[in-house]
Amino acid sequence: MTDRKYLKDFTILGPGGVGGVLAGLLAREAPGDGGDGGDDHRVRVVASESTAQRITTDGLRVESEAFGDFTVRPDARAKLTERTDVLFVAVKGTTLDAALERISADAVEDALIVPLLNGFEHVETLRSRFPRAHVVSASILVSASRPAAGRIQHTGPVTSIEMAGPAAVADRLDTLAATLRAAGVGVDILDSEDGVLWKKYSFLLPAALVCAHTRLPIGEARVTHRATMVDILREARSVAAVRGVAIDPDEVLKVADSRPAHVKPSLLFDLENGHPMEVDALGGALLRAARDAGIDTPVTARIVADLEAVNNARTA
Ligand SMILES: NC(=O)C1=CN([C@@H]2O[C@H](COP(=O)(O)OP(=O)(O)OC[C@H]3O[C@@H](n4cnc5c(N)ncnc54)[C@H](OP(=O)(O)O)[C@@H]3O)[C@@H](O)[C@H]2O)C=CC1
Ligand SMILES: CC(C)(CO)C(=O)C(=O)O
Repeated sequence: MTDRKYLKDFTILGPGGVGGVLAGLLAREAPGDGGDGGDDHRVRVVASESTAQRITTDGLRVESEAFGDFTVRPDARAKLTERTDVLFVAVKGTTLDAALERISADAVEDALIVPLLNGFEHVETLRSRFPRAHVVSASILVSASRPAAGRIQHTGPVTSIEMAGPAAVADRLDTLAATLRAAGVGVDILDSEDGVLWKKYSFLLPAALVCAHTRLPIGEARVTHRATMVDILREARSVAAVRGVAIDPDEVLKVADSRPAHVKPSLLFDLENGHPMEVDALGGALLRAARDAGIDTPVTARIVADLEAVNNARTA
């Protein structure tokens, strides 16, 4: 088996808001803007045919308040068939299954897979699909969007990742963290995989559902619809408890209160821009886990139904 302790080859599936910032920062540190490897690391993106073509022709442009504006030229392609050391998965939950068709199981044999999606069900999806890879749990705090293929806007000062994985890949996670930090990304490695996922999810679920439902940014939603956010948070806490994850609502509300007032969760951003919303990966996932545990989640269920109706009306 290849020694992947020294990680050299990075692939980002989905160079959109999140994946584009990450690919841009990593490629900026690589020789030839990510294209040629050498003694250092190599960065490639896997995207739809048209996006891969666009990035090949024009490069990947990142416009960032924190890192400045820059263009990199990572290898861009529509399929991954050669082996990689790390695969970041940065597509939306709505397109995960289709996007994974682009990744050959042999290419990620013994690789680290780091999914950056919001939600939690995708970790199991990836583990069943790629049993010979090491899928870790991760979450990213960033605010980014993709106004056009290959053009990424990054707002605000923060880009940080929390990760946790099995002991067998602890060294590799440390090596990955060092590479990411060198590229400008904050990294914390935590002890618990569920802890990483639910720390982000317990904040994001109430914030995203309430902001999208009311069409308000977080600053207004957390004041005018605080009771609904707290109801959803309590429902999420009950489900998390069954999985052995403790959520402290006061701590989560502190996180929600600390986010800049203008922040719009990507669910609201997608609603406003006519894109499919990740309602199922966020709210639907809680309803499924609650049903399995025999827990009532009426407030989440009502808001998920309303938002799914919007999603369905768009695709009808
Ligand atoms: N945006 C944010 O600030 C944050 C988002 N997140 C989470 O990160 C995840 C990604 O979100 P975000 O970056 O906003 O999403 P975007 O829509 O900006 O980017 C998704 C990318 O996936 C690509 N894609 C879609 N379908 C396929 C496919 N079939 N094959 C290959 N590539 C595909 C898109 O390609 P194309 O360019 O061709 O359309 C796009 O580049 C979500 O789960 C989100 O909740 C987490 C924290 C913050
Ligand atoms: C709220 C935000 C922007 C924080 O990173 C986020 O994670 C999302 O909307 O997906």
